[in-house]
Amino acid sequence: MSDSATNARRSAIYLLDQVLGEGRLLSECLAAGALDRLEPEDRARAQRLAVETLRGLERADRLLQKHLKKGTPLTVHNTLRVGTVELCQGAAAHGVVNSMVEITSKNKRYGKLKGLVNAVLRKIAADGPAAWAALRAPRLPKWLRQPLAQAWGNEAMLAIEQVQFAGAPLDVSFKPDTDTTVLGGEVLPTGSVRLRDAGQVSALPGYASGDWWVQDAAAALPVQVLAPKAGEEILDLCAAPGGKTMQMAAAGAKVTALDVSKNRMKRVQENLDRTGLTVTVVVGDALEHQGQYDAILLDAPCSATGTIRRHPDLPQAKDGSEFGELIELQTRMLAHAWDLLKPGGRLVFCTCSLLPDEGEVQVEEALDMFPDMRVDRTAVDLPGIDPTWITEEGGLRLRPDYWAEKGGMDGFYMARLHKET
Ligand SMILES: C[S@@+](CC[C@H](N)C(=O)[O-])C[C@H]1O[C@@H](n2cnc3c(N)ncnc32)[C@H](O)[C@@H]1O
Repeated sequence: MSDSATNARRSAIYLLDQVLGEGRLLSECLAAGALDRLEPEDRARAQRLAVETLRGLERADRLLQKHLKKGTPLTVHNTLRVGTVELCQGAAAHGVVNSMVEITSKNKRYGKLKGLVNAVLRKIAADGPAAWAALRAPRLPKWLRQPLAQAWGNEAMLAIEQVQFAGAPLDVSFKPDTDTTVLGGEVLPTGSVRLRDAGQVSALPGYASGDWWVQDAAAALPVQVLAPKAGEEILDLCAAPGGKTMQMAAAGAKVTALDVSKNRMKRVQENLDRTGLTVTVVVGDALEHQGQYDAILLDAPCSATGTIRRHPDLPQAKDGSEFGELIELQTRMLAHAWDLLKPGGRLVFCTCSLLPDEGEVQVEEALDMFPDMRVDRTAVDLPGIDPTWITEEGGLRLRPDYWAEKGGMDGFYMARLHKET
């Protein structure tokens, strides 16, 4: 019988096979139950190994290239990749090598390659760690790097890749009037609390009592920009998993939280139950929703290219082919949301994207389209915001390399739009 570390490694390899072979996101694999058979500790370990391997993929492949012939089966390559990353991060060689050989030997099709796995990983154990440390931070694939470098410049691109390789600390948002010191951590200039090496989130103080929720510091800003007031009728048009819904409900607003995904909406309800907050939950298509609201948050579906430091699977699983459709959907959602906003009301449009087409350009085009729309540039001038992050049209552009020395932040764009009376 395999030990628990081997089970976790086998599952990590399976996740890589799915991401790199089938173009599936880790979140999709996890939602489909890919790790459900594992004990919680092994599940966390498998997920961590897969994420670390995806983050270091370019480095692992550089070390492996001289040992591998073209045509190495993907799952064997992935076995070597996970092993390489573990070895280069200091794991004990015998444990890693034995596990990977055992996993390969049990593979019905490729069991005969166990000798190759053994030989390559022994070489990596000997000289991999020193070589690893000398390699550059992995670059994004060309299809994504090129438009981002064009938008932000090559120097920024390198800084973004550095932060993405370093991975992300854990940020949380606290409910108002709760003790924000219970977790320790660093209070960021915009009010989020940042933890390093947080461990199991659900075991942290204040989690069970619903005093806080996990939310990247950048993702906490759109609601600050919207500035919800107690008693206002606010529509959260793309709500799941609900971080921004909870911020608005905690401010006392009457929130309608809508999302097209029934499954993701279950997570919103779980989050609301834990935090004791109340909103009206609607499962439905934003484009079909009707009503009139004082304020609207449109956190539109997007490429999520701002979240790669937390989701390194994204650039490996995707190829950008769906971006055009997403951009078109954002345009239609913004136009429909504008109809649902009362005259005198305000709407925050935001996306966790680094592509101007999903941010600055959307707002510029909407301003041309709607004569009663104007941007409120003072709304993004918040405590902790560097004035250079405010864009020409009056939105706020956040990039992963901002606060790099603290661990960066998600890439985000947001703008507050006012509807004239
Ligand atoms: C960026 S996420 C929202 C994150 C959320 N606001 C938060 O802070 O936790 C985008 C969401 O849009 C939802 N979505 C996609 N298409 C939609 C549509 N046509 N109508 C409503 N929701 C949609 C997705 O299910 C996804 O949950």
